[in-house]
Amino acid sequence: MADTTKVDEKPEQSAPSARAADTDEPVNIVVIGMAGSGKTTLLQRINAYLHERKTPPYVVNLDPAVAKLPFQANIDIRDTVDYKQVMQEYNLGPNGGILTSLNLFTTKLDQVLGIVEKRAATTKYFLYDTPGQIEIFTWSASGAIITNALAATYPTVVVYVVDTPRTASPATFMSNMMYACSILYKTQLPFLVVFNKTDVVSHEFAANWMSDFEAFQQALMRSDEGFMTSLMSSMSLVLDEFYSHLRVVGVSAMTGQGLDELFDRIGDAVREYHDEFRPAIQRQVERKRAEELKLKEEQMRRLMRDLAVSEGKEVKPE
Ligand SMILES: Nc1nc2c(ncn2[C@@H]2O[C@H](COP(=O)(O)OP(=O)(O)OP(=O)(O)O)[C@@H](O)[C@H]2O)c(=O)[nH]1
Repeated sequence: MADTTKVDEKPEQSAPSARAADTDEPVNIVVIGMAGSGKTTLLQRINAYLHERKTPPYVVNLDPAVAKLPFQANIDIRDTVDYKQVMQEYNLGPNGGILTSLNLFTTKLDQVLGIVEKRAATTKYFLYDTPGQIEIFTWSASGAIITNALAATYPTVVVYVVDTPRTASPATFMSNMMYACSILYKTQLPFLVVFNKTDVVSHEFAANWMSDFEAFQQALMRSDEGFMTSLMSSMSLVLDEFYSHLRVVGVSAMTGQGLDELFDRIGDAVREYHDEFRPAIQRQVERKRAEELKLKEEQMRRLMRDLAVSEGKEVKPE
């Protein structure tokens, strides 16, 4: 296995520019999506877009199994853990190997946070690419530890990438939205649904289905999904409420179309983080701190009591 004691940081490719003046804090953008939805291509596009605007981002690759990255990540999980060796060493399959590699990397998260902190004065955007096996990141303890730790330090936005051409049928659209819904409630962070590959199929149909319940019902009837139709019809009622909490944007990672709007929506999500999410996160952190303090006081009280007993002093029963 590669050296797992220290997280490698690649040298800067270009001098970092001053951070944009409109906000003081950097923004963490965590890119999540099904395999092949275009996460890595979108990150590459965002990377180029930000470089053009003289605000080069800091890129962290959290996918240990990615064969080739089209850009240089500043921190790459593959420099810390060798996914294939992990599979061999622990006798795991591919998914187990990715999960264990992510767990091993998470033990070094304090180093990543330290680097982010150090870079925060000169970098506006920190981008995180995640494994295509989406559930490994969204439903694992390490995925939660990473997103919670990021959100406790700086504004953090989840960008959920959807493969628009593959979502054009009501059934696949519905299952993708169910997934988005579960990730939103799991991460409890500002959430952006990015319909990618709009150069192939426009995302208008999806935006329409999300804003007009009747339009989705009609598409469902036309699609003739058999017994699934009534199940999906009921589920779409539940999702209607969920859609009202979502920001939606259509992009093409291939052509760069929609990137300005993507950053407008990220700006909205950051404002939402400040207004709603940060106060809740701070309350959670304070609650945890108070619990830890209480536990320490309790342990100290017991220690003092044990000392008194060993010195032969009289102690009252608890
Ligand atoms: N036409 C078109 N193709 C795209 C777009 N974005 C990505 N692709 C293609 O979709 C395929 C998958 O893209 P990736 O960026 O590797 O997707 P990913 O989500 O990172 O994939 P995993 O690493 O397997 O999770 C590649 O062939 C890309 O060229 C887009 O906006 N338009």
